[in-house]
Amino acid sequence: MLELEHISFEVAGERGEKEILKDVSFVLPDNKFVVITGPNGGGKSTLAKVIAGIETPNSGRILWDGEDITDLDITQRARLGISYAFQQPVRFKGVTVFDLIRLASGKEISVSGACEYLSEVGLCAKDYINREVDASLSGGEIKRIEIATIMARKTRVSVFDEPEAGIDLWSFQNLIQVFEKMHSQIQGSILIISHQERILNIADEILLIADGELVKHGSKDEVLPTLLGTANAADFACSKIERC
Ligand SMILES: Nc1ncnc2c1ncn2[C@@H]1O[C@H](COP(=O)(O)OP(=O)(O)OP(=O)(O)O)[C@@H](O)[C@H]1O
Repeated sequence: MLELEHISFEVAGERGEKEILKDVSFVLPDNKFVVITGPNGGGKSTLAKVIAGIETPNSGRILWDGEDITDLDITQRARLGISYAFQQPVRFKGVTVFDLIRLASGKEISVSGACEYLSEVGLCAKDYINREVDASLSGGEIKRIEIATIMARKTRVSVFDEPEAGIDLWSFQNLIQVFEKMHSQIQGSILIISHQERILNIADEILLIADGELVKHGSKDEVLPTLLGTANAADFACSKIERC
């Protein structure tokens, strides 16, 4: 179980300190599918980076099964079982897609085993397995490859920052199925940052972050109707939710 206690994060701005996260506390229970949503610039990615160990909070604690992991970096947290998929995935020149999936799985897997993960994310495996993870891959392709590596990792917490970004509409339904399958098959929690109603729809719980604050947290049935049915929801959602 992952717990965030009174997390605040500040950066130095032109007019003094800028508070990006303000006293955010919540519990991510085991085996839950949780979506963080909210307006642009609200602090969602920063929160995900704090969870992954890319950013260190100025105050507050992060607990992993009750143990304080606030000072652990991304590598140490990955070893504990926290995976993070970037909004803009990193490219690795000289490393093939197969290398990346094999490394992620943490064991010797066959090419056909690695190909299965690629097929899951809608890529024709034979076309990609030997390609380098470099700038020749499109934004959508690299995003799907990164999702495949997180699936191969099978960690206890998988954090995805806007996995739908750069994914075409045709593949989007497939992506939803990938997440539903991950949720049913892996013993772990999935934390997704998303503005997409169809991703919000498959969540167990939704967190609404706005202006650095956790404004709402509850089950999908509690939170989603209020997001979709109020003027506030329209304020934040229409820029990205597909039906708008
Ligand atoms: N290192 C930094 N220095 C200065 N400002 C930052 C830094 N990191 C984040 N910010 C600012 O903090 C705010 C929150 O950014 P963040 O990327 O967490 O928002 P977000 O909710 O993920 O937004 P989006 O939906 O647009 O992806 C933004 O105003 C951003 O410009």
